[in-house]
Order: sequence, then C-alpha cells, then structure tokens
Amino acid sequence: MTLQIGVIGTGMIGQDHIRRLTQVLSGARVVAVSDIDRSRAASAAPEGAEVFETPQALIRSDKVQAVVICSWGPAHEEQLLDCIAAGKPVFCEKPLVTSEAAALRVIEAEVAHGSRLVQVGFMRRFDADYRRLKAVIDGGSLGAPLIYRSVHRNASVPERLYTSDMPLNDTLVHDADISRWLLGDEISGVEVRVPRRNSRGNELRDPVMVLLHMGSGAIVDVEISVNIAYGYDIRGEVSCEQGVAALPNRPAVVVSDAHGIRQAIPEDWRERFIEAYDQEFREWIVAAGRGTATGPSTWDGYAATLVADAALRAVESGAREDIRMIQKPGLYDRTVKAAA
Ligand SMILES: NC(=O)C1=CN([C@@H]2O[C@H](COP(=O)(O)OP(=O)(O)OC[C@H]3O[C@@H](n4cnc5c(N)ncnc54)[C@H](O)[C@@H]3O)[C@@H](O)[C@H]2O)C=CC1
Ligand SMILES: O=C1[C@@H](O)[C@H](O)[C@@H](O)[C@H](O)[C@H]1O
Repeated sequence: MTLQIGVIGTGMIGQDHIRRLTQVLSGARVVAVSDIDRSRAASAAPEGAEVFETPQALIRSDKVQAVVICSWGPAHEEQLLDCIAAGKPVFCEKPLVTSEAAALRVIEAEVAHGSRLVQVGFMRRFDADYRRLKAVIDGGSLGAPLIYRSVHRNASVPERLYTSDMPLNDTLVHDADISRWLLGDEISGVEVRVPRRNSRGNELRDPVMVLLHMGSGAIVDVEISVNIAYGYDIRGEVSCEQGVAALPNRPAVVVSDAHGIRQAIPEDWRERFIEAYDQEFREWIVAAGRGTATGPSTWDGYAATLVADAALRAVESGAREDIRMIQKPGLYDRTVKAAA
C-alpha cells in the first residue's frame, strides 16, 4: 500500500521532507501541499500533487490519508486538532505547540480519540549514534547516569525569524527530549544562566547554559549556541557511576595532509541528521499506514513544552523553576511496534 500524504508548510524542512518522501523512501507519496505562501507551496509540490488553499481543506480531503505538519510552531495546535478530528495520523515537526494549555488541548483530543495519531519530530531518537548511546546506558555496565552534557551549536539561525526566546523555546526542546529519552526520566526543574553575549548574534540571547534537574537527581547541563559560525555541532556525554559514554560531533573521514589533520563539520541539521530524518519517516510511514503513530508522542511534546516554559521563567527569575506534569494518560504508556 502507498500512503497518500499531505504536507502543510513548505519552507526549509517541509521541502526537505518532501524530497525524502518523494525521492528516498518507499511506501509513501506526497499527494497534497499547502502553505500560507501559495507560490511557495506550488513550487514545492511534487509532480501530480494538488495545492490546497488552506491546511483545513488539505486535512479534510479524501485523497489525504496522513498529514505532515511543517508550518511554524504557533500554527501547529489548530492543524493538529483538525487532524485528530479527522482521525488522520499526523507527523508534526517540533515544537509540538507553543504553550502548556495548547499541549493539554492536544492531549485531551487524542485521548478522546482513543489511540495515538500524533508523532512529534524529535529526530535524534532515530539517529543511529544516539540509539547506540542509549543502548550503552540501558545496558547498565557503567552504572547509573549522574550527569549528562548536551552540546547544541548552530552555525547561524535565520535573522528576524529567530528571536531571543527561541534558544529556550525552539532549540532547547531537542535537548530536553533527548535527555528524557536517554535517561528514561522526567525533568523536574530548570535553571538558566546567560554568559557574555555572542556579538555575531545581534541582540539575541546567545549562548545560554541550561541545567535540567531530572527526577532521579541526575543533572543535565546544556549549552545552546546559535551563532557559532564554524558549523553544526551536536555532542552528548553521559557520566555514570563507573564510566562515561560519549557521542562526539558526527564522525567524518579524517583527512591528513600538509595542512594538518582535519574532519568536515556538518553545515546544519539537514546534513547532521539526514539518516535520522529518513529513519523517523520510515517508522512513521509504517505506523501511519496502520492508522497510528510511533516514537515521540504528544506526551513527549507536552514535556518539552513545559521545559521551554520553565526555561523562559528561569531566565527572568535567575532561580530554579519547577515543573509539574499532569498524570500520564494510559494511552502514552502503550508501545506501538511500527518497524517491521
Ligand atoms: N526537527 C528539526 O530538526 C527541525 C524542525 N524544524 C521545525 O519545523 C517547522 C518549520 O521550520 P522551517 O521549515 O525551518 O521554517 P520555514 O519558515 O522555512 O517554513 C515554514 C513554512 O510554514 C509556512 N506556514 C507558516 N504558518 C502556516 C500556516 N498557518 N499554514 C500553512 N503554512 C504555514 C510558512 O509560510 C513557511 O513556508 C518549525 O516548527 C521548526 O521548529 C525546523 C528545522 C529543523
Ligand atoms: O529544530 C531545529 C531548528 O528548528 C532549530 O532552530 C535549531 O536550533 C535545531 O538545531 C534544529 O534541529
């Protein structure tokens, strides 16, 4: 069976996902697109795909069996609720939504539907290196994890569109999610420290240091730098009771010549996580074909939203801000086996 997909939002990542769904992966076809910028949607539409005037019309269309949301974060809630109302599986890029209240509305709608429909775009969980790191920690040979260092550096971010709150409510969500997943634990409190500003970033609050306090007492120390110029550099290191497991920036061919020894650095997230995005969609296509979702859920999107909100409070208060989650609905405890 070929899954008929509609894509909402045909900007940077929307176009990249259309490319992988059209040229890389099997089992799916992009049959519909929509964007508030109609001409962008028209030029991104693969051959034969219909351009819809509104996301709502695309979601309701009989030709669309599953939806991919790549619009801006504040638009996600309405589009997610429309997908759930239509009973259609939906892959939603991060952030799930941009407020706790919105996350709770999506949880309520999905729980009322009775089974998972939503998968959130936390692609690190599908990255082979992160999966190996998790296997080492879960294997238990290093003992309990005590400290996790998460380095998240972007060469640059889009001027004007990327604002001062975004290191904390857009970029940090990946580190929050991967910390919860790697350590198998919830985040109970957040602190933020703001060092000297990077003058390359205009007025942006950049870099930021974030401490995530895990329920177990383990601490995650996150560096977010979004204008570091030299490339996209993502690292993680877990210090455990009797050993350390580390994920360096993506390994690449080591070149030795008259200029020294060097390795290429990925330019951006598209390059660093190219296989992870492919894998998250491979697994999503299988799950969506069965009318459901797999991997990062609405619950995980809700947890990351609470961390973003707490981080924004913490940057103002200078103190630890606590996080309180609602009781986890049973729906999010069930495992859906998607991969063949
Ligand atoms: N998982 C990841 O690593 C990444 C995730 N993202 C996420 O993907 C989403 C899109 O980001 P980009 O592609 O970088 O942004 P972008 O600005 O390049 O594209 C967003 C597109 O959505 C359209 N749009 C905005 N509101 C809309 C609405 N209400 N209805 C229909 N179309 C709408 C815009 O016109 C634009 O074409 C964001 O939520 C972002 O956080 C982005 C980059 C990487
Ligand atoms: O999700 C992403 C972007 O939206 C975000 O702006 C970047 O900071 C992240 O590294 C990237 O993975």
